[in-house]
Amino acid sequence: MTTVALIVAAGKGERSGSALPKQFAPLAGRPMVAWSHATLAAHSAVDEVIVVIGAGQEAMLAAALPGARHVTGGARRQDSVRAGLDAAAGADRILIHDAARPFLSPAVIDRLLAALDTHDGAVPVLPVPDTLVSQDGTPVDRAALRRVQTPQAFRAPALARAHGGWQGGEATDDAQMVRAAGGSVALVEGDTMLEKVTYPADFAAAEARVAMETRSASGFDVHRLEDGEELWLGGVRIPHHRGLSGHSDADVALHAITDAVLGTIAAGDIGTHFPPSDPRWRGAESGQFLSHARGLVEAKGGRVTFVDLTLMCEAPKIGPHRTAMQARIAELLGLTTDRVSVKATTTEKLGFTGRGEGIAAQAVATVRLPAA
Ligand SMILES: Nc1ccn([C@@H]2O[C@H](COP(=O)(O)OP(=O)(O)OP(=O)(O)O)[C@@H](O)[C@H]2O)c(=O)n1
Ligand SMILES: C[C@](O)(CO)[C@H](O)COP(=O)(O)O
Repeated sequence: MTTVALIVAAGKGERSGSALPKQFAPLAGRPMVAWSHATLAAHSAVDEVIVVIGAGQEAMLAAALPGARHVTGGARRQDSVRAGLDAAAGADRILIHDAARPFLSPAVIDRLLAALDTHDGAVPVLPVPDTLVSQDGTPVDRAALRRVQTPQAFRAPALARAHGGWQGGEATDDAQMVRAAGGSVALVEGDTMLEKVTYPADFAAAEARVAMETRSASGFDVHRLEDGEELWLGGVRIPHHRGLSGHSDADVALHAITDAVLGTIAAGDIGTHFPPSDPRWRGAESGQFLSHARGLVEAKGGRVTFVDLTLMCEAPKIGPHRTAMQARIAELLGLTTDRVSVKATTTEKLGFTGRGEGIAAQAVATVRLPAA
């Protein structure tokens, strides 16, 4: 029994007001179409996923889902489904899903496929919670109505017959075509997570449905103070008679923050990404290390929300430079300055920092990430 999932993603998303067609727009940091693609591709009963895109949307799909199998759709949703069906020839069961419904659960797929044991098709539905009236204000019995979602599951021969023999005009879903061709379609329990993203406000509502987790991690670094070096701390050049030495600009503060940010996603440390053996990083401005770490968090749909830095040194005094450091770190992380804490302490003349041999920095970074 071969089961192919079609994701129809060939629309223009005109009602969404999104700059990109909505199916490729980021939702919690991930292109919308990638959310349901991941669920379908991971489902044990689904053998293949084919994405139906619009002509000219190839580059957007490649960026969203590198290597995903795709075909080109048509002007109407049913034309896009038809193109997908041609590509899925030979399948026994077909699932048809809107890319515009990102949050698909495996449980819905299970319910739909189970219903195909006894029916030609199956659709997920939800009751209507609001009072309904017609245009003239006449009440409509909501108890008799259901809202229809996707995916919709079909026995492939029944679906092919329905599309082939369809005489009607625009069909808003495939189940109505199968019913018109005499097929039986089961209604299974839908899912409020499956709401379609159609209008601008739906993006915010969808983002709010993504479960987020908060993570914190620490970073620590030390560099030696030497004559003849510039002193960079927190991305700010500080006038001092000595500076920190290292392979890069030796900004111990940005290095500690970078390690803290990398720690929140268990992505190793600064040396993993920028090895001291690599000549490209000789004298490098450390802001780029922090920007890279921020980018890795954002690629996972997360964002850095707070940073707390403590510098340990006898001199220079950090107080006069605190505001400038806060501003630069905030800029690098895309934060407001009230989300960047810069503190300093001496070590009471004890140890290497107390003797002025070096500066140590310790940082804690907090991020918000979509929960796995
Ligand atoms: N010619 C079309 C039209 C729509 N769709 C897909 O069908 C799903 C449901 O359509 P809808 O939400 O109406 O999307 P759009 O047609 O893109 O939206 P709009 O009408 O606002 O342009 C979406 O995943 C959309 O990409 C499609 O594959 N081919
Ligand atoms: C298929 C569908 O998602 C079922 O509710 C819906 O009809 C498609 O939306 P459209 O706006 O009519 O394309």
